[in-house]
Amino acid sequence: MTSSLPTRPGPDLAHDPDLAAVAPVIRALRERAPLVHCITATVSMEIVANGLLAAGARPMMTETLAEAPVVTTVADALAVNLGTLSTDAMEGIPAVVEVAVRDGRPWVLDPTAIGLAPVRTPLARGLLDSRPAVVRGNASEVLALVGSGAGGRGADSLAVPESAEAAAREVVRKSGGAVAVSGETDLVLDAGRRALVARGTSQLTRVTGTGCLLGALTAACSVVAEDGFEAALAATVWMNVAGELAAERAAGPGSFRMELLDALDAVGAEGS
Ligand SMILES: Nc1ncnc2c1ncn2[C@@H]1O[C@H](COP(=O)(O)OP(=O)(O)O)[C@@H](O)[C@H]1O
Ligand SMILES: Cc1ncsc1CCOP(=O)(O)O
Repeated sequence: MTSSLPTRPGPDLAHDPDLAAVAPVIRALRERAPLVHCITATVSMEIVANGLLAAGARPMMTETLAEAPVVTTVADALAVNLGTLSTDAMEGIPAVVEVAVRDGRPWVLDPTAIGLAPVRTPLARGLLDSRPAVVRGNASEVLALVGSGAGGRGADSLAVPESAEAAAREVVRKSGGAVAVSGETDLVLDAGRRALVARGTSQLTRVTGTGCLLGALTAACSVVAEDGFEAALAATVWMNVAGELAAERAAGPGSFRMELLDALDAVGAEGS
């Protein structure tokens, strides 16, 4: 993909220790530009698509039951977000996931706003059997996934990642993959590893869809990372460092949203 716009300088991959640890994944993603099929909330489609493009991946969205499984056959990874859950998506998601599993493509589950919602909650729990490479959610969502608590306040968490570690471990046991619990300090773990990422900015919670974008970026990273844990850690660090840079440059939530896209591009960009 070519761009005539200059990249504004951002943090160097070598000089920030958190970025340095995930630099190979960031570089490999930009080299590969993976195509990510995203089934995501209508409210977040735009930021997810533009965020993936800014990072160096390529997005593809579908909503239609009859088309979604076909699109998955040509994608490098699948991101499933239950955010606004259309009737088509409700029926189509299991079929789309089945195609990803059949074709050996990594897929990421983002169980947005599960808890009380009567369709998405059992759907998300059932999808753990299809072995997502990563489950990414906020703490309330991860707790609800294993039946602890009634979820958050809409799409927002009422809990902190630290309180969801036991639940995350249970999800790891059920899914066989990694789990990334987002919040002020993100928790990423799988059966053998655990990382805390105390980066980012609360401004990320003032713009809708940043969690959805993190899930989609995790799916993109999972194409080039060794495994789900590496992918989740790389995406989490990338997103949070970009958030910090955007917060330095923004005047409020509107410009933060715009700066976040520039910052996803700027993090570790060639020559920065
Ligand atoms: N208080 C905070 N301080 C720093 N970063 C945060 C904070 N809250 C959320 N984030 C970051 O914002 C992004 C979205 O996370 P979150 O808001 O928890 O997701 P969701 O939108 O699914 O609830 C993540 O990268 C997370 O690390
Ligand atoms: C507002 C809203 N309602 C249903 S999904 C959604 C977006 C949630 O996005 P995020 O949790 O990533 O901010």
